[in-house]
Amino acid sequence: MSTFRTLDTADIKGKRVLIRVDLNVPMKDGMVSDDTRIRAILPTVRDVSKRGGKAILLAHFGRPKGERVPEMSLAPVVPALETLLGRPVGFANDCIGNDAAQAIAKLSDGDVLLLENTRFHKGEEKDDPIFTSALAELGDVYVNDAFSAAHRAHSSTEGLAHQLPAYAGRAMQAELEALEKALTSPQRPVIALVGGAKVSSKIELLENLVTKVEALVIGGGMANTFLHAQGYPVGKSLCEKDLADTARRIMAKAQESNCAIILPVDATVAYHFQAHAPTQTYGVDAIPEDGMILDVGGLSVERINAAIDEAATLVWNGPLGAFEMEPFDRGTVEAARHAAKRTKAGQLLSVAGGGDTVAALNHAGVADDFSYVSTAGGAFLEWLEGKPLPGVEVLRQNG
Ligand SMILES: Nc1ncnc2c1ncn2[C@@H]1O[C@H](COP(=O)(O)OP(=O)(O)O)[C@@H](O)[C@H]1O
Ligand SMILES: O=C(OP(=O)(O)O)[C@H](O)COP(=O)(O)O
Repeated sequence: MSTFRTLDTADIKGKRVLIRVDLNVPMKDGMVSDDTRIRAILPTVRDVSKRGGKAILLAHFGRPKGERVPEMSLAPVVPALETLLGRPVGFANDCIGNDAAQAIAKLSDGDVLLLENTRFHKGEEKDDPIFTSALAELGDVYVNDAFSAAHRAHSSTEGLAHQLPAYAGRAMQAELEALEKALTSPQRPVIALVGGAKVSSKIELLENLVTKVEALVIGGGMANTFLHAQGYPVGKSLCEKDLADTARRIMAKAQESNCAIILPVDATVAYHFQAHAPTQTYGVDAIPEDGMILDVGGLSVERINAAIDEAATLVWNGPLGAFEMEPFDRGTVEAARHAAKRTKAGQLLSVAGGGDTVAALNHAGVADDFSYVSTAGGAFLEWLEGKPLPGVEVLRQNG
């Protein structure tokens, strides 16, 4: 980490410190349902506050695409932040302009303020210099503590580092150090498990990943696109059919690279996207037209666990099913517990990451049994591919 400017060298006292954090946390009924990402940023926020800085938190929530979507406000995160931090946290209704400037003007040294979702502005995701300047006006120092958003070259994750003195926060530093230690030269065979719902933003990186691992298990919503690409029916399941060619290209690349692709052979299907909906298990060649694949089936879990048994190192991003709703948590919970058992027995090094993946491991009660749990999903996979992460590269001293 010596190549990064860290918080240790930052001039904090009396300064307005813009801290980019990741508060894209799982929510249920308007409340934070997994606070791992909030816990991760506490050391940085406390450090800034204790050293007499004004801690001004910048974050995104969801993908509002530049619109002010009320359901994607960060306001509901404030109570969880206050409880974990053990002090009041102010909130401004916008991340730039008068609302933000006035809230910041009222801060005393050591206070903490959260600004509204940066993605309510179109400039954020475009890394627009004008939007970046509007953010930069609000601060004297910039700290990036959002490793899990560092694969995005956005104003608040990358642009600001060009306009203000920039530093890596404690969580950013810890994540990079831990991943380097665990995975720079992993013991082989390496198996990757990729699931979840962010198909379009993660599918491309699988093409590179299959050249780095001996086996790739594909589950969750991601698997449906691959099943469709192989000609299987997927009914009303989450599936990005326009990515079928990409899926086929990845499977061909995997074959060339001697990477085994393990897809579900059966699935738990429901007709309503809700907890305790009646379910039936089907082979993947017999998914009904009006059914939705919401979890991998029992045979698939057996195959996944057998593949984990063959591995020395496991990397995992993305739940294998819609784990937030019972019984669609079964595949994820069983595979997670199996990986945890092997890790505890010293037979596996297991690294998992992603906002929902961490929530799923917590739900399975095994997050502490994994070798390392990262807050990052997509960023973790891109780091694993060896891709430079814009939010990290811009912090390099000589970069
Ligand atoms: N078969 C499926 N159908 C619909 N949603 C799914 C399915 N499998 C997994 N998911 C959803 O994927 C989401 C997590 O995906 P993603 O954001 O990619 O993971 P992470 O946050 O860990 O990187 C969860 O909300 C889960 O319900
Ligand atoms: O939740 C996140 O990533 P993840 O789902 O890959 O863990 C980050 O907040 C990045 O969000 P994005 O994928 O909408 O840019």
